Amino acid sequence: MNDKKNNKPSRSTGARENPTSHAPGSRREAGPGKPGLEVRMTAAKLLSAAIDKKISLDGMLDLSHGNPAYKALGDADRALTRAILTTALRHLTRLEAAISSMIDTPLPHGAKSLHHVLVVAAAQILHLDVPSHAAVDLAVEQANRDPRNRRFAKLVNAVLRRMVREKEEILAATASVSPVPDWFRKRLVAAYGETEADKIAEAQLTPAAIDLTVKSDAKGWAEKLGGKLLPTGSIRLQVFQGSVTALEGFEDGEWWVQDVAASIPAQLFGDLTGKRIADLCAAPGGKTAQLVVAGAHVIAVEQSANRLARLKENLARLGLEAELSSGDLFEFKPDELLDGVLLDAPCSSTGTTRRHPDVLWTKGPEDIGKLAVLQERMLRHAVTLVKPGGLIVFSNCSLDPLEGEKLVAKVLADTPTLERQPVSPSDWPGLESAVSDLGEFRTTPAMLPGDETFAGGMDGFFASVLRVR
Ligand SMILES: C[S@@+](CC[C@H](N)C(=O)[O-])C[C@H]1O[C@@H](n2cnc3c(N)ncnc32)[C@H](O)[C@@H]1O
Repeated sequence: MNDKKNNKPSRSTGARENPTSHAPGSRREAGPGKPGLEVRMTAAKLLSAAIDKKISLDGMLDLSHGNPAYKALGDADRALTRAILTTALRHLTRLEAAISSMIDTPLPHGAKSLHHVLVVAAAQILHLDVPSHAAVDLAVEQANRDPRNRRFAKLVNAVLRRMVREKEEILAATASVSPVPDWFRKRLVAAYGETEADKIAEAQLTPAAIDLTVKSDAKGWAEKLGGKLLPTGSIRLQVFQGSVTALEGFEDGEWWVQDVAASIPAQLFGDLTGKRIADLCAAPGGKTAQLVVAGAHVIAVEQSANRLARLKENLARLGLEAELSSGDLFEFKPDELLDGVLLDAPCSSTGTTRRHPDVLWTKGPEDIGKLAVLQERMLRHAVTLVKPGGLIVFSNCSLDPLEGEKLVAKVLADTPTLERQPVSPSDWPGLESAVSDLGEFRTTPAMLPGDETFAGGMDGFFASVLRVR
């Protein structure tokens, strides 16, 4: 168990999430045809791939290149599979604590598939708006069908039925377990202190709100869409069922989806009218779009051909133009030095766990170290591309100082041609606490409180503005 102190669960912790307005197989008894079994089997299989093989959920759930069993499901079944998986991963430490508290003898070492069957069922029983009896019956059926697990079918039945009966007590009893893995909590505590670390960990239990960045007239669009205008000029939507692509303004390219924290780095350049800016890690292009709208001539550099194609589509929908440069940023050499570079570097993404709860299970401390080395090389290369007086904005969506504050401090320490241009907290009313003493942005999912109508929180992001002397 992963006990932590003095931390109450957020109001969302025990909330039931409605995975889909229609969840086939979840509404009926598991009869002879076993409706819904395919969904649970796929969920257990993909959970195993994420936890045991460290395969990213986004990749597996991709409709073009993703997992074949997942792709073969119908729309509603895919939605339910996704909901089960994200819920299981988000609440994993507490689900595991709940399961082990109900088993006298620990499961045999190596009984991984049984573990995944139990976690998939527990996620439904404790957190999803699907009938619990179907979750139990289908888990028992899964155990019975697997020769490795058949002898545990009775145990599965007993544990899960008890979980249904004692749901509220179990939720209360496991609320003191940290919702993040030990390795990550240790790093959070080292960086933010115990109290803040636990607030951040707790915040990752709440699915992220949908934020939009608009081309213009943020106030007008907030009113039209019934959204809330945030301190950055982003619009936060109320929780809704359905697709954002059906909302007013999408087809006309008036806005794009971008977490409020992700909208900050591109704004840190100040006036960009007529400036030549390279966006070195550009796809899918949320920040490229911001830079273009701000009046810059943007060169969008991206090494992944698929992701560059997505960026192109996104810009086309928005009616925006940028120069596209396909390839490795280390090979990118502009004809003349640039006015600025945005380096939104690839990172561990630990600030995005509200939308990507697999990150904490597919990545580990060793990834953070490796990514920090790559980011440092990228930043040093960026310095060579910018003219004296020009700016580099270095950003990423990691919560780890090794990929943010420490990295920038290290590069500044041995690059005399580079200086920090501090951000002034007074320029960011409502987000003052996100600006550090050194004038760097450090947002966390525990920031930006919500209210009755709008969810709170924002992605964890780091952003620093550097001037080339
Ligand atoms: C964090 S994402 C960028 C998100 C983007 N800035 C946005 O706001 O939409 C990082 C991107 O960097 C790209 N990338 C990684 N290494 C690269 C390299 N060496 N050269 C160019 N692009 C790279 C990845 O393919 C990925 O699309």
